[in-house]
Amino acid sequence: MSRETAGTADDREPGTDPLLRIEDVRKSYGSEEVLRDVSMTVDRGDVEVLVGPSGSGKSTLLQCINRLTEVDSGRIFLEDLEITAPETDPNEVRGRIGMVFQDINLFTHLTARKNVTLGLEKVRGMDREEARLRADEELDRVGLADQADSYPAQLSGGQKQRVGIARALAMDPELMLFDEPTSALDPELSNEVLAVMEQLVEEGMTMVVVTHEMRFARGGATGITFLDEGEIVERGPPETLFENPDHERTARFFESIRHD
Ligand SMILES: Nc1ncnc2c1ncn2[C@@H]1O[C@H](COP(=O)(O)OP(=O)(O)OP(=O)(O)O)[C@@H](O)[C@H]1O
Repeated sequence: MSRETAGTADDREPGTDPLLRIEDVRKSYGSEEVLRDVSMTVDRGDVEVLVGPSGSGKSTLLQCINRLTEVDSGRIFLEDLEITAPETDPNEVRGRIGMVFQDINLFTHLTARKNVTLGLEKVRGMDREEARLRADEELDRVGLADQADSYPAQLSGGQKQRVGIARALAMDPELMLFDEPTSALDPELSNEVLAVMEQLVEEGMTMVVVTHEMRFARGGATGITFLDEGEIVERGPPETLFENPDHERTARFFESIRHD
């Protein structure tokens, strides 16, 4: 997929249609500084891929965006909602931002459809029938219309992850966060999850994605951010970061993963 099909970002000046703004975020666990002054803006329709060595702070940054972790300082905004403000309800944040994790945390005693309707009924207060219709639409969107009545144990890892994506999409999020959604899957099953993510890119979904799948990053991303030791070392279009990075650290990182 070319960047042209990845949304309208190329036609706009960067920063003209910001959806997510991260300002000077710092986070430590004990004496370990995990995020050091991280600032970035993601425009509507953009697909930002976060890469970096293990422990560089990628997951922590996603967790701060979704208020699963509190920042020590700095601010994060989704449009005009200050995510990091103490008075902001984390449930409002999670209602507007969908998240897909590496661990596929479906309820094992519920069917695929029920896993999707649960949030719609409990959080959105939808009635059963409306939630069911909505869930079936989203399961269809991820190619699982025929598995709505299956239980997680009857599904492959890739199918379970797609139910997780359908569950997040059902809440009609403005932003989707993906934290290594394919790293627990075999290559074949990864591909079916990546295909769904690529379809979301084409639909214009704004996404922040932590992934080791450089094929997705090259094809789907509008921007790549390279984090190392909690700092943004470099950020730019995929072709620049992959082929002609400004920083030696970035070049070394991409070189190292080429030999994985
Ligand atoms: N809840 C926590 N308590 C203590 N330390 C944590 C916690 N979460 C993360 N860390 C530490 O913060 C650092 C950054 O972790 P993080 O998971 O954000 O990195 P990452 O770039 O996503 O790594 P990976 O690619 O291995 O998932 C690591 O040293 C990790 O051990």
